Amino acid sequence: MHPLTLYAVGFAAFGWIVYRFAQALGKRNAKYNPQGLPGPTLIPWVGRIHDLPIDYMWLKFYEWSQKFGPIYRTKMLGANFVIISDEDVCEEILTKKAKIYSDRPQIKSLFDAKSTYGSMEYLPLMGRNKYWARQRKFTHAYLMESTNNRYYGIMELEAKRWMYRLLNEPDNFGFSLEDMASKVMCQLTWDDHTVSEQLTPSAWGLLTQMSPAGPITNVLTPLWDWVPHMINPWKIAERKRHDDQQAWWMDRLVATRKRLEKGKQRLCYTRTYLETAEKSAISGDYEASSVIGMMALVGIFTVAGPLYYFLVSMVHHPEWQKKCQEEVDKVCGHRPPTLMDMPYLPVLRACIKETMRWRPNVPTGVAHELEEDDWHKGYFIPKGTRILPLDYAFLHNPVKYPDPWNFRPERWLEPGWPTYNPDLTKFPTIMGMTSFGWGQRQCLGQSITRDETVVACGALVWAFTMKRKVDPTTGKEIEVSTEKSNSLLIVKPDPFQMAFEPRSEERKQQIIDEWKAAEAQDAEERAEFLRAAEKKEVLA
Ligand code: HEM
Repeated sequence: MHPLTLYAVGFAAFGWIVYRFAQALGKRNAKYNPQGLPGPTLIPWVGRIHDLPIDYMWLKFYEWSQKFGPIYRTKMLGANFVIISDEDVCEEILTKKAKIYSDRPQIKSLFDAKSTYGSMEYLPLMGRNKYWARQRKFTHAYLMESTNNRYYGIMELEAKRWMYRLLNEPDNFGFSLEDMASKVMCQLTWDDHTVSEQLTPSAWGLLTQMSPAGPITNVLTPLWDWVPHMINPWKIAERKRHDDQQAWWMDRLVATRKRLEKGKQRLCYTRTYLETAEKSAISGDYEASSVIGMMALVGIFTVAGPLYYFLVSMVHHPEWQKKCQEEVDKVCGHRPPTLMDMPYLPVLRACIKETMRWRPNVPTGVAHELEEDDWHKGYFIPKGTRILPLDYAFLHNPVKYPDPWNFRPERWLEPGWPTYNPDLTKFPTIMGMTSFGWGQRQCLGQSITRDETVVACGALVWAFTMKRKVDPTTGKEIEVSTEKSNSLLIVKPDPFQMAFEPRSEERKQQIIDEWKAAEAQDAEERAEFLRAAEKKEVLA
């Protein structure tokens, strides 16, 4: 036989074997596949990964939703996915049946992300187990306590620091923006803003590790399982990242305890925990350092996303920027806004909410996992299916949001729009947005996000006119992209350039004065606390 014919026969035989194997696998798995739901054509077991891009994955999911409707199924390397792009369907499934739809899928490239084996580390990624239940309660109580106390003035302080930094180093705005969000969390958790530059990379490390666009092992999962641990580069790298992060969280707890023992620790989450540990359901220092560390971490890139996109929307919509400035000037005059001003700033709130609608920063939503077989309107959804609430689709629904692709803050302010609510002292509010997720797993950081974005964006429009930068060589304005971003689970725009122009010489001086006064007051309060502690020490 001619060698070419031999090759062809061999190739055909191999193809046939692969086909029969896949067919058998498909049949064996039939019971474990969603039934009746529409969706793209699937290759057995492999499913549909060949045309699902890692970058901007939500766009492909959205494209499929236009073809297959508000609820469809797909599969990726053996894992079943159901993608929901309609709020009502999501409500029916993830909220009304939250009891069985609130687990999380295991993230491949993190050890025990679900805490199945009791590692107790990452609350948002935990399965619906006892660690999740007690840590959710703990986190909710701590965040609520600070919301009720207006974050002890931390947000206003950090916003003033940020304005001062923008004045002095405008080109470094990306760093100072993230650092502001980081400092707020560091102050709340450890009363120590100086550790923000360690916290932010730590948050970035975890965010990258957990995202499909992170390590390749999150997509090509067999690489994680099949390469022996000793020589598995992904496991070795993750072990180091994990251990460093844990050690750092524990260092923070130990340092806080040392200060507390000397009576020199001001109020913060860690101090509250240490003082009430016996009454707490948290099992001990390891779990406490993790739940508190995680709280600090989760508050950085989540809030940074809307802040970045607020800059983008203000550059692209100077008319709305002007309206915000007029409103803030009228309400606050020569000082930046505080949380007390919130009811009187509907235009600012509308621009923030519209920013979050227009450029959602968790566009794919966070997956839930189904805990037992279920039927939804005649469709069978098997246990273990991952449900993706596609926020990008909810927020671009043309019925709820006419002209969905454009930035239209008036939809929150003017009668005639489906989203208008006349009580403008309360509405618009970002509370309850689909971006914060669903049912039992809904985000615990809604109030802190609402408050931080109002204080920070309010300070921005009070202090600066935000505009495109002019290229000194060409004399032309440098474009700010509205599209380019990374593709992590929590997205942010790709680095860009823009200008922050103080609104007047007088305002420039006010930015400086506001920060200097706030800094001096903070230093004095800290010194006074230490003096009082030392006095007590001498007396004791
Ligand atoms: C724009 C800002 C934010 C967005 C868009 C956002 C979005 C989300 C989403 C989509 C989830 C998952 C919901 C689900 O599974 O259905 C979530 C969970 C969570 N968020 Fe946020 N978040 C934001 C800010 C924050 C902040 C500032 C904090 C705390 C400081 C926070 C703390 C949490 C926690 C602890 C969970 C886990 C809840 C659980 O698994 O039970 N979030 N968030």
